[in-house]
Amino acid sequence: MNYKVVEIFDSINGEGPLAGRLSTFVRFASCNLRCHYCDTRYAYDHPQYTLMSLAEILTRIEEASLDLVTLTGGEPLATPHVDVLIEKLGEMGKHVEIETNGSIDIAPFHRLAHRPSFTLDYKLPGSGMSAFMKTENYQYLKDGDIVKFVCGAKDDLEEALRIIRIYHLNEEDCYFSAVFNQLAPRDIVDFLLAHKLKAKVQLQLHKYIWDPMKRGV
Ligand SMILES: C[S@@+](CC[C@H](N)C(=O)[O-])C[C@H]1O[C@@H](n2cnc3c(N)ncnc32)[C@H](O)[C@@H]1O
Ligand SMILES: Nc1nc2[nH]cc(C(=O)O)c2c(=O)[nH]1
Ligand code: SF4
Ligand SMILES: [Mg+2]
Repeated sequence: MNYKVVEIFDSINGEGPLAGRLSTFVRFASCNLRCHYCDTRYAYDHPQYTLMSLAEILTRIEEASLDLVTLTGGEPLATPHVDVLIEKLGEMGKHVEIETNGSIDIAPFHRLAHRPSFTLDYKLPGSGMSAFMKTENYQYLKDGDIVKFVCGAKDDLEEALRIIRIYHLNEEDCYFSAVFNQLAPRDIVDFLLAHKLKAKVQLQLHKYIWDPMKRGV
């Protein structure tokens, strides 16, 4: 059982409910979507990856001695045997967090003995990928999971609000992020104020700490 791993690195989590916390990141190759704004094309566009066994990944994570592990990509839930890795990490006492694009059924992962937490994207019109969203996933959301809306323009903000309303999403578990260098974070704040929304603004911390193009941070 081998996994296509583009990079493994230790950093602070720049996004999501655990932003600011140290985590070991595992970035898998390949993605089933092609978001217009994607900042991680190197994970699926002629990707350079290492084939790693389960044992090799676990050893690398164990060596880091961090309690949090973030599985990302590419699309981690499209990675063969990722469920096996999630269970093993759970057995090791790790908190596993999944960054997923919203197009993959999370039910099989929700039912694992060691259920991970999910940052579930809803891909807005600016991404070009809205048609692939599986909104059935919302029935499986639990405490600690969030829905993330990456907004590239004011139309995206309006659409995010519409989605929150029609699927009765808990506002406090919804994060609004800006497509980096495209939508001003201030516009998100103004939007939240205008609608008195309890959603949270989310900036990608690592892009402020390091060069925004830098990989492996
Ligand atoms: C690179 S994706 C990998 C995980 C998964 N494929 C997904 O889309 O959730 C990780 C996160 O980065 C976000 N992201 C990608 N490009 C971005 C950009 N240019 N600005 C802000 N966020 C971005 C995605 O929306 C997603 O929430
Ligand atoms: N520091 C850091 N935090 C992150 N949180 C989610 C990331 C991702 O690319 O999925 C990411 C990333 O690439 N770097
Ligand atoms: S789903 Fe995630 S990795 Fe795939 S293209 Fe969109 S942002 Fe990039
Ligand atoms: Mg990233």
